[in-house]
Amino acid sequence: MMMKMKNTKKSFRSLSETIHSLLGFKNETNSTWANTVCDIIKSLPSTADYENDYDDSFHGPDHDLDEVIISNIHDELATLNEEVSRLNAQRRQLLNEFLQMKGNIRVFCRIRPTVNGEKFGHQRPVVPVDSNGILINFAENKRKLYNFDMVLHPGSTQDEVFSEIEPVIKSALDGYNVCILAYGQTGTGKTFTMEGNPDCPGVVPRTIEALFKQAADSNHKYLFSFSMLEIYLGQLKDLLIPHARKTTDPLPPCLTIQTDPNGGIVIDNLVAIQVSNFNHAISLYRLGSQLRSTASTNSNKVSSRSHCMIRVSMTCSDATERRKLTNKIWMVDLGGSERVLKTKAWGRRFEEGKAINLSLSALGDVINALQRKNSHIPYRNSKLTQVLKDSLGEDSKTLMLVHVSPKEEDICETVCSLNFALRLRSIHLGKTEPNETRVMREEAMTKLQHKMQEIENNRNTFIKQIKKLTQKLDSLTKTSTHPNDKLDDLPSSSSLKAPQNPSQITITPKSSSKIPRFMKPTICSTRKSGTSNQTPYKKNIRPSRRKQLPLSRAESVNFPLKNMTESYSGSSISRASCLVGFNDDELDFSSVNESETNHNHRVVSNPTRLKKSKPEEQMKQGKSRNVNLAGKDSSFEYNSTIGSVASAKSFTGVDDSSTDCDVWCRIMPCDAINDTGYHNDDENEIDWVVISQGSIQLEDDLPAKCLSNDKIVLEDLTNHHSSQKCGNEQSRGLSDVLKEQTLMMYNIVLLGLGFKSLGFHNDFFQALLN
Ligand SMILES: Nc1ncnc2c1ncn2[C@@H]1O[C@H](COP(=O)(O)OP(=O)(O)OP(=O)(O)O)[C@@H](O)[C@H]1O
Repeated sequence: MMMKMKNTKKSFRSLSETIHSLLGFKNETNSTWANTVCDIIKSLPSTADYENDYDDSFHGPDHDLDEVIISNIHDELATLNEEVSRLNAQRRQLLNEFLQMKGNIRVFCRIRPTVNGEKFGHQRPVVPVDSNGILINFAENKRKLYNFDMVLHPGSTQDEVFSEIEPVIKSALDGYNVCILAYGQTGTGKTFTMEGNPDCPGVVPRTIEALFKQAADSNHKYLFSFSMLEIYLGQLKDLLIPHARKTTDPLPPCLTIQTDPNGGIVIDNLVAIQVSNFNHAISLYRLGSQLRSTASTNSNKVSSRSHCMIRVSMTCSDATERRKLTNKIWMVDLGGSERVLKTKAWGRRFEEGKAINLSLSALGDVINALQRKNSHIPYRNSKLTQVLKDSLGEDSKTLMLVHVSPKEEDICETVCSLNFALRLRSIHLGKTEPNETRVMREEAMTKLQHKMQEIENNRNTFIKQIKKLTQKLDSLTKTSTHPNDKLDDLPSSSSLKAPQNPSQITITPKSSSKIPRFMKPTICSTRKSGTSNQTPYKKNIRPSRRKQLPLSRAESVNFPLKNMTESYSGSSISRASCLVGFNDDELDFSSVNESETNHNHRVVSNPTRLKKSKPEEQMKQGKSRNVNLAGKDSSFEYNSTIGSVASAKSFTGVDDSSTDCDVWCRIMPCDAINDTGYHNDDENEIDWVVISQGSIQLEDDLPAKCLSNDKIVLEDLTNHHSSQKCGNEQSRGLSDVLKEQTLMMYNIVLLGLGFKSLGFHNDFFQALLN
């Protein structure tokens, strides 16, 4: 029947060619008739159209229907995505207006409740008046009212604090640099506000959670990285790598503050770990908190003796409307301001208090200069202001939480803190804001808030529809077409992709592991031929049978890195800059964004989980390993998540300028570490890391030698020498060398014979040697 239809259509189309043969067949079939009929036929749809129609009907109604549905879904998705992008832009604009009205710099004041049976004093010295005002009673008849964007009374909860902070998190996702500072006298609750406790989590965990949640709800894909440092006695210290405990321990690399060509601040050598979810980030935060400098003082049992700074950087390359491609949010728990005479601090505590006060005073000066719109802003007067340079002021959002004590005896410090905060607040509002202006501003802000809410609701509805349609499309096409998928094309995201199997780590072989080791190309030949790019493969991690390590702790391995290009390939770590992907089950390296380039070297470390877990579990999940590195002149021990790697100039006992530093290095399962964290050499089962010129090799039961290090590549050698034990590492190394030498000699002889057969004689070889 179909065939018949097709034939009918064909003969019908060919009628125009044969029509003239009918002329004279009947009286009315004259040339005018023939021309008219031809014209009618020509005006009909083309043959191709017919054939398409025919083909469609031939493939059956179901197929046809699916095609139509899929194409409709695609159209709908495109429209919805456009709509979401439009709403995003609108919301972003409104939020920006809202925050402009609120002030790019906002100041909240939080009054600490009385704790541990404290008394106020004679009269209540600090009284919250309303949501904006705080009254200070100096004496019977002497009072002063301070106004802030928000006053959080002593009974305020962490929820209330965070609800005020939430809008700036949206700004961070919109590409603005954000800075949240907790300021105040020592013991007034800064750490409580920022960190909180397990029952009442503070700003840091809530902000990180909100960042991940809001990023997931958006129709963009973000890459987050986490860093944590402290400024102790005027020096920057990375909190994600261990501090040296003994004088022989290698010093962590020096953190230096640089400005990139766009005026952004870059901290050289600061560990930046890519985090893919809240749990990753929070485990790093806990880890960093453990390394903070704290001490007991007269004012506070656990007093922070430094400024603790948490940085979450985010990159989103598919949202062109974002302010910056990469931006950051700083959360800073400032050291407590203190009157050294009052706290009776001496020695080290005195030095710490002095350093804190100096940098806080520098922060005050910067704020003053910003307020006065001075041409010179004294950022360089302290490390704190240098680090925050691009996150304070006009094009960023700053939130200061000033903390005050409820006690009468602290009234001087309270007034100092409030005056300091007022200076900050007046940057955006001017000294006094008339009441009517304030009311009008607040009304406008409420309207904006309603509009934003409306947009948010519409946006959420569209996003739900997109998700539904995507699922439908998936079931129809069996492929994922979620809008976020297109973001996997990002260079950075693709290189940070997680392996599927938790028990595997992505490592890159330097050459085929099937050929004997002595036949592998040497480092030099690899470099010369430029064949150092490797293809990734996976290595199963053998579950450990040893005793459990009591508590994992983070340390880093430092490898001196030679000067090298900033290019990055596969899983090699460029000295210039790199990030480490830190997932539950993987190790992955990636090049970092442009703003982080031009560094001498970077440090990479994968700190371990803090919670105790069975070693078998850890190994199964590929989570934890311990590394023991022994340098020529000294050794240090490393205990960290699988694949933790770091680069540093200061590797103990190794001359960084030498190309042949002699470093033996090995990785072993974490439970081979005894309670003191040191490696037990008698153990038979040891996983080794081989670091040879520019490469690391990861394998079971294989001794290792580190020669040089301009690139580090993880390499599997599971198939080789698996029966070797740690005791024969020297002899094995020797046999390798002998094999290589023999092969080389053999090649030279062959070459010589070849030359000879070509007619070159002794005089040629003599000339060559001369
Ligand atoms: N809002 C609050 N609710 C309950 N307890 C609080 C609150 N604020 C502070 N505290 C308690 O007060 C004590 C001191 O707080 P915290 O250590 O956070 O002060 P700090 O300002 O960080 O001090 P420092 O500058 O010396 O580090 C802690 O025991 C803390 O639990």
